[in-house]
Amino acid sequence: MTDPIDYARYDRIRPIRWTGDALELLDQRRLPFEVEYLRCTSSDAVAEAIRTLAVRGAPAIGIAAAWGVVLAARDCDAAGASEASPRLEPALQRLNAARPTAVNLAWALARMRAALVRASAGEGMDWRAALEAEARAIETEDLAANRAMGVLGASLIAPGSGVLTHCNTGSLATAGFGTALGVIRAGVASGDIARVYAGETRPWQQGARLTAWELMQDGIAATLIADSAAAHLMKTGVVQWVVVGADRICANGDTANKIGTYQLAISARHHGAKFMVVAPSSTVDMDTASGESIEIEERDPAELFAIGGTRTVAEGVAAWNPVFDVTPHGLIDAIVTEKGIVEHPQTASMQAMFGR
Ligand SMILES: CSC[C@@H](O)[C@@H](O)C(=O)COP(=O)(O)O
Repeated sequence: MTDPIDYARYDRIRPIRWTGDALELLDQRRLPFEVEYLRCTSSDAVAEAIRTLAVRGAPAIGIAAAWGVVLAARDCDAAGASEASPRLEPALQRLNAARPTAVNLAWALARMRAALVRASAGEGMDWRAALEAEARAIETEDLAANRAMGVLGASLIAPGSGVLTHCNTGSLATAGFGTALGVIRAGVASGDIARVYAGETRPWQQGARLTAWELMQDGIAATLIADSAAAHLMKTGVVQWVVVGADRICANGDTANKIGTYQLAISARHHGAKFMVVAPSSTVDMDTASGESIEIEERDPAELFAIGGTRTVAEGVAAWNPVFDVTPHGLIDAIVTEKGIVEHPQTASMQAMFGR
């Protein structure tokens, strides 16, 4: 398969920077009007950045947590890896507890634990260097996965198609290039995608504040819609694919993603549009049988009470703020990972691709 993409174009946005002694995170709470990096020098500062959405998006929080372990290692007084392991565990637990839904967080921490185990087996190995190498590998592999998925996902999209995406799945949410947004970038580069629509993604506005900004940087023409305009848009026939990311994909293909994804899948099916989930295999959780068992994060209802810091809701109003939902596998036409495409996912086809 030829790869027509000039990736350097998309390297301008770097959400995560390791400086050698600190982790710098492009503070997504301040975008699009302020491009400021938050400097974290401890694992607890990284956990707090994840909890407060300074860094967000499933792959990005996994990568940030891995670098958080590197910072914890610097503060850990231990002669070797086996001594360090129990001492680092509380910091790993605090990183893991920062957000519950995206499996990439636990996945990245499991990789860091495994790197420590390998270092303890290797005579005289510098365990801190081993952790740093693992964090770097997690980041590098994510970028490579995104580029592979971009080309794979775009191959499903017929020339002249319109796509609708949700939340932010671009460079900001990953090591670079993006998952669903990577497919859109690849599909625009190949000339197959003719129209791009982005939902604003209430209440945190990842679509309006982040995706629209990323696409502007790329020079990709996109149209922002209110989330509540999606069904009406699909009815007009301009959307052939809804393309979204994922926070956790279960063994049967059920997929947790940003709140509002499920209603897009229902609407796509009703209007004859296809529905594509794009995520690295680090988002696939074959240990969770179905979406019933996914913990859905609920955030402070205050996120619903204000827009841009200005209160818009009367005092005393109650609100419910789940920030993810689960799309049942029956509504998904394709799951795209760097390992390949699973069409019409169900347990058998997921097992064939991901094992177990
Ligand atoms: C490549 S990012 C995929 C998902 O993590 C994304 O769609 C999403 O739901 C992000 O939620 P967020 O709450 O902004 O971290």
